[in-house]
Amino acid sequence: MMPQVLTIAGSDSGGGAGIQADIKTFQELGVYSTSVLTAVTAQNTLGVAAIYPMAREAVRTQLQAVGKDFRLAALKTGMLFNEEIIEETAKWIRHFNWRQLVVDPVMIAKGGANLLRAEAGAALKKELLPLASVVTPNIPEAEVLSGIEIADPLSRRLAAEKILSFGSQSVIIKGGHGKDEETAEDFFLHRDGEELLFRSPRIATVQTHGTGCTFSAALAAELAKGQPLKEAIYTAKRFIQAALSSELNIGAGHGPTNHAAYRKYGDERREMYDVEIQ
Ligand SMILES: Nc1ncnc2c1ncn2[C@@H]1O[C@H](COP(=O)(O)OP(=O)(O)O)[C@@H](O)[C@H]1O
Ligand SMILES: Cc1ncc(COP(=O)(O)O)c(N)n1
Repeated sequence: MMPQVLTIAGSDSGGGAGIQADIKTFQELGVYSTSVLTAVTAQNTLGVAAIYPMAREAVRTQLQAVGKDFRLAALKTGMLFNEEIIEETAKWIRHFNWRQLVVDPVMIAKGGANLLRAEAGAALKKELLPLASVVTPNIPEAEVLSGIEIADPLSRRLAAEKILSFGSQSVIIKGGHGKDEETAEDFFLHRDGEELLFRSPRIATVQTHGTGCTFSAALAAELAKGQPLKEAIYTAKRFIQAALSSELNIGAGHGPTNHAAYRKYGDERREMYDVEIQ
């Protein structure tokens, strides 16, 4: 049977991030996608025009509907927006005993819009991170969660340790916002002390809308297929590398990545998408 996965996230009318990125990624990687909508955004590649959060009850009944019928092998969260949506999400993840949770702590869209209310950060740490197999902040999100400014590998490690103290099994601080012009480097730290770097050549493109959503969805898909965490991260990094490498040139701003590229070109461009693990 096809592994079943769930994304709990916001809708991006522009189709490059959020629920839409997640479902495309799940489909490409061969898992069955269910989805719980937390908010509707009016958004395109230029920015977010409006946000309409779902009522608590709407989130609850979607989670119940999924939980009563599907057997989830993994799940991810994206944009959760406010405290009540976070509380409801955590409650039903515990209720259904869902495992292999990837938490992408989405906070700010590329254009600057707030996708998580500032006061909801505490609920994210308290309610959701203790349930997570892995949490995947980008550098600004890792700084907010940890309260540590990330300037070099040492401060990045300290920030990762601080984030682990909130209870997740592991953390990946993604390097898309890093200063290195040559490489995009993702730092992984597990509670058991294992630490790894996943490094790939940095692609010079502005078409980066939804990279984080796509990465965390690929990670959840691979976990659902039974891949160990390290292999799942490796594939997710290759998936986003492929998606960034073959530009779609859609929209006038930060365009979407190409979710079809990994499946289409994965084998013939194996070297191009290769990711170094250190
Ligand atoms: N220009 C780029 N070239 C190669 N990889 C990138 C680039 N930008 C982001 N990535 C990768 O995409 C994933 C998402 O990273 P990041 O952009 O930091 O997250 P977010 O979209 O949440 O801000 C990471 O695996 C990161 O290394
Ligand atoms: C609905 C929604 N969710 C998440 C993001 C973040 O996107 P990114 O992956 O580029 O950080 C977004 N722009 N819109």
